[in-house]
Parts: sequence; C-alpha cells; structure tokens
Amino acid sequence: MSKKKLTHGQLRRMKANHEKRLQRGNNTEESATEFQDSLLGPEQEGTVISRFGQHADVETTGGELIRCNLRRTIGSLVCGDKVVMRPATDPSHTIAGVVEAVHPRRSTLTRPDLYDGVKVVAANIDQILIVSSVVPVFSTQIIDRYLVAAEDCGIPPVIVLNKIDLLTEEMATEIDQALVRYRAIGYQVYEVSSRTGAGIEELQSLLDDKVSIFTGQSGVGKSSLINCVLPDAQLLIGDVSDNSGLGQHTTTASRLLHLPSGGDLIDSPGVREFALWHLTAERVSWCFVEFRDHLGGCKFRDCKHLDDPGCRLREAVEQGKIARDRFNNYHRIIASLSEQRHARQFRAGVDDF
Ligand SMILES: Nc1nc2c(ncn2[C@@H]2O[C@H](COP(=O)(O)OP(=O)(O)OP(=O)(O)O)[C@@H](O)[C@H]2O)c(=O)[nH]1
Ligand SMILES: [Zn+2]
Repeated sequence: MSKKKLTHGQLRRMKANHEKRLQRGNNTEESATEFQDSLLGPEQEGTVISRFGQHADVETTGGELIRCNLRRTIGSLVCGDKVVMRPATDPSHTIAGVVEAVHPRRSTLTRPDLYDGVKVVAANIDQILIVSSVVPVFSTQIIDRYLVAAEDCGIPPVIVLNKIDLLTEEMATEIDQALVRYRAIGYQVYEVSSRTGAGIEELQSLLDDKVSIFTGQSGVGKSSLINCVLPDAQLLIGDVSDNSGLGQHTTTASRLLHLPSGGDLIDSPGVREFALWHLTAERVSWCFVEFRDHLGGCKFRDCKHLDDPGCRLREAVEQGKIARDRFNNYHRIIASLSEQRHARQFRAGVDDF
C-alpha cells in the first residue's frame, strides 16, 4: 500500500474544514437553548437509550421514549447515561424534549480516540461479556486483549465461550486448561451454545438486574446470543416519540435494550474491537489482575519483565504463580502497542482533520 504524504497546505485546509464542521455541530446544539421554559414540561429522570448526532433518545422513568435535543451545557452524553430531561408541551414543536443535565456516571466504557485521547462509548455498564468461540479459532491472546480493555475501564469482565456444540475432543483439553486458568484468577466463565441453548439459562441469570455489554470478535456469535436472551431486540426503536423530522435512525449507534427478565443490554457495534495503543506498559501489566501482587518487586524500576535480572514477574511464572500463557500474551500486547501507535501516527496525518 502506498503511503501518500500530504503537503502542509493540504493539511491546513483539511483542518480548517474540520473546524467548520465542528462549528456547524455547535450551532445545531444551540437550537436547544432557544427553547423557552414555557414550552417545556416539568423535569423528569431518564436514561439515554441511544445517542446520535445532536440528539438523544431518552426513556423516562415512566417508560416513555422521547427524542431530545441537548442543552449547550451538556458535554459528553452517551448511551446508558442517566439524565434530567424536560418534554416539550407543544407537540408541534420540532423537538420532543430537551436534556437538561447528566448525572455522574458509575462507570464509563472508553476507547482511544485520535482527537480526544479517550472517547466515552457508553456509561453505567455493570459488566462486559467477552464472547469467544470454539470455532473458527479459540484464542487466549484475543481474550486477554479484551480483558485488559475491560480492566482498564474498571468494568468487571465475564468470559463467555460460545459454540460449545462444535467442541471436539482434540480441542477440549487445550480449551479446558485455558478456562481453568481464567477461573483460577477470579474470572467467571460461561460455556454456552446459542444454537442448542446449552448454558443460556445461566447466562440469562447473569444478566438479571444489571447493565451488560457483549463484545468479541466478528463471527463469535454475539448477535445470536443477544437474540437468544432478547428475541425481539428490534422492537424498541420503532416507538421513539420523534418531532425532529430526522426519521428513524438505523445507523450503527449504540443502544440500550431491556431484557424481559429485568436487566439491560447495550448493543454497541463500536466496541467490537478494543484498541489498546493508548495504554502504557505499566498500565497493561496492572490490567493482568494476577500480576498485581508481584508488580513493583522487580530489581530494576524500568524492568521490561523479559530477561532483566531480578524480575519478580518472571520468577512468579517460573514458580507457577503466573500462567506462562498469560505472561506470553502480556508480552505480545506490549509488542503490539508500539506497532499500533506507529500506525496511528500515520493515520493521524491523513484523517485527523
Ligand atoms: N454451531 C454454532 N454456530 C453458531 C453459534 N452461535 C452463532 N453461530 C453462528 O456463527 C455465525 C456468526 O454469528 P453472529 O451471531 O452473526 O456473530 P457476531 O459475533 O454477532 O458477528 P458480527 O456481527 O460480525 O460481530 C453465524 O453463522 C451463526 O449462525 C453456536 O452456538 N453454535
Ligand atoms: Zn520484571
């Protein structure tokens, strides 16, 4: 692939266009401030079901879904946010409600962003379900990347191994050993099949009364599992009270779905892959939960935990206190960070503006 270098002039023009686009965005938000108090009903508590462009679909505690504009004072607003909103009293007005304020978040799911460092994708999530599958490939390397991302956000992860109907005797030993290792360091592991229904009831009770999000690589069966626990996942979108003239949005925005048994799911195509390039090596090592007891004990402060003398982590591996597979995956992640940062710097020059 050829890497075309842009001239300074081209970059300047791209940046100017980007700023213009941002300004246009702000102007749209200002329309909410034109709302006069007399046109708005009393304040209500609500949850952001979906956020897109300058709008948010908010579900009130009374169960009504209202498409809202945002006050200019609202900073970041994402799916799962708890808000104070006011519905419009005049149904003929172009918007149906206004988000007035956002409550503090109990957790944030973030991903690195070229502009802002880190971007919040969803809020108030209780657990991240890391879906993996027996085929096409079972990979602890991939599971460990997702685990690091979840630990970095401070949201408890749960490992879900799907497609166990396809488990053969040849694969069983390797997979069983890996699952034993994850359980030993404190992670919950669910073995399920969305095809045969095996383990689905247990999975459903895990979701009760919590806000959960499914993540995992393409093809592992996330959508199939969501359909198992929530067969009518599409219904909610059709009910939004919408005066904005924007029509229904069937885009890739994250959305919050209610489970029949209580509990919510956030369906977010944007977090299928977690990038880790924004993390330092120290942070990654902290995100390997079983390393924590041994961190800070190495002879050299800048120990790379490779062949450095007096490395406490390596000693723990040799003593069987840390699984070698996890230690190797840690080093694979560290090696990939610099590659990803490099790729990002190149992209920053091209699509940053
Ligand atoms: N044998 C078997 N196949 C499954 C199972 N769950 C899902 N599949 C199949 O795996 C394929 C991918 O499933 P999806 O649910 O689309 O996977 P996904 O993770 O949502 O994929 P993306 O939308 O690309 O992120 C489909 O052909 C499913 O029929 C299972 O438990 N057993
Ligand atoms: Zn070390």
